[in-house]
Amino acid sequence: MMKDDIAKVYFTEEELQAKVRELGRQITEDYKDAKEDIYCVGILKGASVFYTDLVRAIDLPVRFDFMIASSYGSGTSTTGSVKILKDLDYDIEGKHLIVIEDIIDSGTTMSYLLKYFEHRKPASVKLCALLSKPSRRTAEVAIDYCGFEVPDEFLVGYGLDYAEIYRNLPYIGVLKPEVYA
Ligand SMILES: O=P(O)(O)OC[C@H]1O[C@H](OP(=O)(O)OP(=O)(O)O)[C@H](O)[C@@H]1O
Ligand code: HPA
Ligand SMILES: [Mg+2]
Repeated sequence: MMKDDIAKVYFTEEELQAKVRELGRQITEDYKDAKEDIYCVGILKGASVFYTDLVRAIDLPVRFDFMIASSYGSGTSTTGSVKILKDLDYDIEGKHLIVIEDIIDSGTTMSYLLKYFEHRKPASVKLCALLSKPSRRTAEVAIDYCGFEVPDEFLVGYGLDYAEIYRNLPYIGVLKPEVYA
């Protein structure tokens, strides 16, 4: 079973779902009087699981869009260069963007994407990240809605992968060392 590969559970399914509801409530409150369209932009693939839960906790007429960005290759450390493999479908000029990410680690991916979005002249951009690893930051990123701060450990589950697996775990944990061997 997949659980056999996990050394420690960091956040249970219940803890994650409670946090998602809290973030959804906060976003709903903050945008309830917005005049312009609201676009929820998910950064695939890591944000996929968090995204689909979070949008259902937002009680407003939001639109969906996705980007595919990748900086990690298949391992556990960033390559430092961000590739956009799929761009936004919509013109976001004059729209409110809520960028939804699973984790801000070194900040490489998001600092690049936030600059990219700003060039497209949205009405506003806010970032909602489930996890943040502040001790690893090399590029500064302001997180408007942050679920949890986490220490410098490689996490899997709830969208986060190791070599493309473990994304479908409903909780977040750390792998046993022998899994990397
Ligand atoms: O702050 P950083 O150091 O840039 O790391 C965070 C990014 O790395 C992971 O994505 P990855 O590039 O591995 O692709 P994935 O979302 O498909 O897993 C994660 O989903 C974030 O997007
Ligand atoms: O801790 C992590 N786990 C999985 N993917 C990641 N991408 C950046 N940090 C992480
Ligand atoms: Mg990602």
